[in-house]
Amino acid sequence: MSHQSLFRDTIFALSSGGLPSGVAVIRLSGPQTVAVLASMTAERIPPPRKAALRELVGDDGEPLDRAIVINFPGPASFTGDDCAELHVHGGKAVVAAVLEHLGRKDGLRAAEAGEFTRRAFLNGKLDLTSAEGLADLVAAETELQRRMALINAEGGQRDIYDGWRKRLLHARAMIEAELDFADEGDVPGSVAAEVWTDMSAMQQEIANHINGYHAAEIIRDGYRVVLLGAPNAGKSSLLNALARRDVAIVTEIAGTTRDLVEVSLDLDGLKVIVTDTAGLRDSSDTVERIGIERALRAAEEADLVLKLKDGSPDMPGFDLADLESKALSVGTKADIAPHRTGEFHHIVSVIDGAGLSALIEDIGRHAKGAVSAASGVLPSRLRQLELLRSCGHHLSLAAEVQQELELRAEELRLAGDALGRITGAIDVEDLLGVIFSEFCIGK
Ligand SMILES: Nc1nc2c(c(=O)[nH]1)N(C=O)[C@@H](CNc1ccc(C(=O)N[C@@H](CCC(=O)O)C(=O)O)cc1)CN2
Ligand SMILES: Nc1nc2c(ncn2[C@@H]2O[C@H](COP(=O)(O)OP(=O)(O)OP(=O)(O)O)[C@@H](O)[C@H]2O)c(=O)[nH]1
Repeated sequence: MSHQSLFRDTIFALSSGGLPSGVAVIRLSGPQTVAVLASMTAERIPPPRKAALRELVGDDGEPLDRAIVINFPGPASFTGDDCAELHVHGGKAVVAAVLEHLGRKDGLRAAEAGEFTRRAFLNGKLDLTSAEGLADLVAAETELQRRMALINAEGGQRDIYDGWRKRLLHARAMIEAELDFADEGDVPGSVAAEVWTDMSAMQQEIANHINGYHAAEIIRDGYRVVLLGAPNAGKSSLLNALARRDVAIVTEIAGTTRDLVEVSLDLDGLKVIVTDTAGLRDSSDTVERIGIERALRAAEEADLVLKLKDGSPDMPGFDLADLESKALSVGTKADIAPHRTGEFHHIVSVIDGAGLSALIEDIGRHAKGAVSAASGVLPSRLRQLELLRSCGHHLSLAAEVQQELELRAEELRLAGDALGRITGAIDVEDLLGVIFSEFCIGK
């Protein structure tokens, strides 16, 4: 082996998805990889990084499958350790037989969730934000999620945070120099003054970057739309029409929906979550009252509220004034209710489909509007946001402690450490369990 592995165990996992499938990819990483390949391929091991067809055999020489085999000797591999891939026929029994065979070998064990990527991180193959980007890329369901995740997986965030860290290091070096000059009674203050100009520019850049978090949250977790209205206003019917399937129960009985019912839509590449809620009314029923509280809380947290109303009189007793700035009024049951145009933003019927596509378009427009202000690389996780805030906080402290250069330098160091924690350049051992556990097995 041309390099030393940090890890004694050789790990393996099915890295492709559900079975059966046309082809299934089993990945291995660790010091035993080459020995395993030698024992399983009757013929010679394929040359590095070249796919080759090989018969795979068990210990008794019995064939397991005919497979495409790739050998990736470390360090030029995904994890940085010796790796291999077995592309076998994607049958359940085929995969089971190969995994069972691997599991019986000394020094081999099934990989934990995210363990390949964790090893890649610990071997310095990628930074923490790239690893998080990879997790998001594998989880991505919509076009915008895919784009954001790919940028981060390729080091978009890392480049920005490393850039800021370099500027902080430079600033500290300048301050050290100024302190040394001060000892000699000769203070070229103008040199260090440039530092503070740059630091305050950077503070602004970080503040702008932080402002993009909300947009990233919407892209990642979805734009939240909540349907509100009196019982029987037609909320569940509208939800089903938007989802194009029967998700929520629809009856003519007022008070049918008790809990929140969510559907996820893909509007133009953006994930939109629409939530059906319990109808708002004075109720003595405990379950219904809890449902109504949940409805109001969901509306408070929503990005957009659709207030539904059929032809019946106004719902009493609920002050929705606080929601007004993010609400659209929707007149429902247009086929039977004589709504006046001008009274509502939208008038719809789920019976004849009137107004539905205009409503969907408008929801899409609002969702796009919520993310369009943000562009470029965004902070995509709470973990990152908190460390960015900490960085900004120390920068502003550095600006405040006017005369005392040592204190200012110390605040700049703390600001840089916060950035280093985002990329994993420093002190993150305690975070790794949380970060990598959200990965799939085999990643
Ligand atoms: N079959 C297969 N497809 C795959 C992956 C994989 O591991 N196997 N990937 C897994 O995520 C993604 C591709 N990402 C990869 C990233 C790095 C390396 C790798 O071997 N890197 C080495 C050598 C680079 C080179 O020769 O250019 C290195 O970084 O040193 C492989 C795949 C998507 N498709
Ligand atoms: N004619 C007509 N009837 C509708 C329309 N939308 C809903 N309805 C009917 O109105 C009744 C109530 O509809 P739901 O969708 O269950 O109303 P809801 O607001 O979810 O009611 P709760 O769960 O009680 O809060 C049902 O009988 C539906 O068939 C519509 O566009 N046109």
